[in-house]
Amino acid sequence: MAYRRFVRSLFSNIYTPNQQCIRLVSTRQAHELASLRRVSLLPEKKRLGLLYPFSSLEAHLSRQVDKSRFQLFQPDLEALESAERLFTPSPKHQIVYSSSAVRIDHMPELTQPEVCFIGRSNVGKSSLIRALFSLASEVEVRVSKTPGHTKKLNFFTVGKAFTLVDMPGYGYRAPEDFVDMVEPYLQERKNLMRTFLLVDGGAGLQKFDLVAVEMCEEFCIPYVLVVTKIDKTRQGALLSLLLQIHDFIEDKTNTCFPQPFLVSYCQSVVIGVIILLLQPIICLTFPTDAKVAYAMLHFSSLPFYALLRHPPLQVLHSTRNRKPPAEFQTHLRTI
Ligand SMILES: Nc1nc2c(ncn2[C@@H]2O[C@H](COP(=O)(O)OP(=O)(O)OP(=O)(O)O)[C@@H](O)[C@H]2O)c(=O)[nH]1
Ligand SMILES: [Mg+2]
Repeated sequence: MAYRRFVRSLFSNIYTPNQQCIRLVSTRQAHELASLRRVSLLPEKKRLGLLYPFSSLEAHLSRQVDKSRFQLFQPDLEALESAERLFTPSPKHQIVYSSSAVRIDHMPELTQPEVCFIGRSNVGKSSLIRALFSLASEVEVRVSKTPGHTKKLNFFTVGKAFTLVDMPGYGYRAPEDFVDMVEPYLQERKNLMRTFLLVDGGAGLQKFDLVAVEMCEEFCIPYVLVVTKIDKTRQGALLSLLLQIHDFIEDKTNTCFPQPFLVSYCQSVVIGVIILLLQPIICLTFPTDAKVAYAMLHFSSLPFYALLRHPPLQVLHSTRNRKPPAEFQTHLRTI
């Protein structure tokens, strides 16, 4: 494909081995509001602000905008807590770093579903995974303010439920072999159930992101756009970015989930939103329509303005064109 050559030209020679040493900022510090229990103790206004930050965006919406396009989802604390349990380690549910790989034939052969995080270097992939592991403080996920820090695919197992994969970033200081590493993974990894494509809230969709979108589309991967660093982005700018992304998803994509997600590593909402987002991976692997409908409802119960035009099941058909291997279904029934 012509665009593949374009990708190679974008990614080649971006990183050279002689570059200066990357300073690690790897000290493990869980945010004080990482756990929902702590959040639930806050005064109501603060608690709601943390759990449902997107409701405040409404104030920035022009009167001319048709609000019927938006839906505000407010999952209750119970739903968020059940999601949080997935990321709470215990002797029977261990959350650990498992391995790293640079080539597809070095990657661990895992049967559990996999979720990966891709995006430009420095967009906040590792930070997001670190935030997800806030309650598993022994898991070290390295982040750095220097772009291009993550050089390999890093696999983290979350009990028997699924594996999270932190990817190297594309764009500035991307590893030289980025395409050879990431493209076969996205194309061939059979247990890859969902891909999160992170976009910097301050920068918006960049040309590299469009290439990544194109790759996901070509490989028919169900993916979700996640806007990061929202704490650094003015609310008005964020809202216009959301509207732009909403239109982009609708006009230019087929396998992208129609609602972008907003996250910041320093808000507990990361935990609520993303964990809840991961839960349907388990539900969705059940084959029956009823389960599928339930999963989509669950999927939709998220604390943000879902820029959603399609009814859930229609969304499902357009995004779920990948069936999990049969062995997952047996395994997942027991979770
Ligand atoms: N303010 C703010 N900074 C963030 C957020 N997420 C990440 N950062 C910062 O952005 C920088 C890059 O974060 P990483 O998580 O290492 O980014 P990455 O996408 O893994 O980068 P590569 O490994 O180079 O591809 C770090 O300095 C983080 O502290 C966020 O939500 N808000
Ligand atoms: Mg990283």
